[in-house]
Amino acid sequence: MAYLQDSTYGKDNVNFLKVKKDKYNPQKQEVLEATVRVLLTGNFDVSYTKADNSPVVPTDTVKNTILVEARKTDVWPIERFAAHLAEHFVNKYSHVSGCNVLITQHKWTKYEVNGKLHDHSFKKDGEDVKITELNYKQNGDFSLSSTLKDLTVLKSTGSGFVDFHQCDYTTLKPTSDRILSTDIDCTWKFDQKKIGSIKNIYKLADQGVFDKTALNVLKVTLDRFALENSASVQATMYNMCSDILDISPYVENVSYSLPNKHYILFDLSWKGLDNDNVLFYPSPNPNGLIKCTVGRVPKAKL
Ligand SMILES: O=c1[nH]c(=O)c2[nH]c(=O)[nH]c2[nH]1
Repeated sequence: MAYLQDSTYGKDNVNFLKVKKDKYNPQKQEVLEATVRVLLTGNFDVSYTKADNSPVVPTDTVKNTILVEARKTDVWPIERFAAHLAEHFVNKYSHVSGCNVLITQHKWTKYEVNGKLHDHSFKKDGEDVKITELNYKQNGDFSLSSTLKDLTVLKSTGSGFVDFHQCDYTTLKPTSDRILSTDIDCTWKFDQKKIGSIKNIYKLADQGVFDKTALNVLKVTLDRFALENSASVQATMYNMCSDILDISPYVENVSYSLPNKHYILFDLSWKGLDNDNVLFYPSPNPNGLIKCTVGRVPKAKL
């Protein structure tokens, strides 16, 4: 006999763009373009097992809610809007016991005209996105993490890979000067104990904690990538995590997942030419994939 082990449902890919007008100069604006997913858990078993739709809040209603609430409430930063949506669904429907909210913020950056940032014109200056994911339960438990994703970086020197394990399957030559390139995918998990209740997410949003943490992650990632003479993707990503933890008190742990996008030195010796580390060919497949999560060493009890 079969039984329902697990289930969740909701709406994915709900897109909106919200404009924020300056109180004193409505021509001066900010925009937030987002893609939202909301998944509900709760007392919905009969909809799967008995074809009984009576408890089902239609996914169309979920979509409407996301858009209506985006109009009615502050959506900056996305961690605040995630908390608002999660509370809404869990508080409004007594049979909803949990809500998972995933919001992706797309990049729009103001640009300069006549030496000054224009009030309401933006350019897409990269494919990188900021993502937040909140899991909220009726009993008040939550987990909150945010992500910087799809920021592609490359350095043309200042990276090597030597002294690695050798065996009869090894062909890779050690190098102290190579191209290093990756698509940054970094997730920082907030410490629920430090945040306290979900209500404090609004307070921390007002204090700028979420924006500041995202800026810390971006700055550390770009600075470390540029400034460190990288011994390996592993060593550099660990140092990035450690720097982020040092300056981000509300963060419990940091994870990176980084493809090593290989650029192979082209052997020109057969043509009687030296290469001098200037001519590489991109070799997108296969790629290395290196992941780690770095947390804080627990403080010793006295
Ligand atoms: O930084 C690196 N880490 C590896 O684990 C690895 N493996 C490899 O072939 N090249 C690299 N580079």
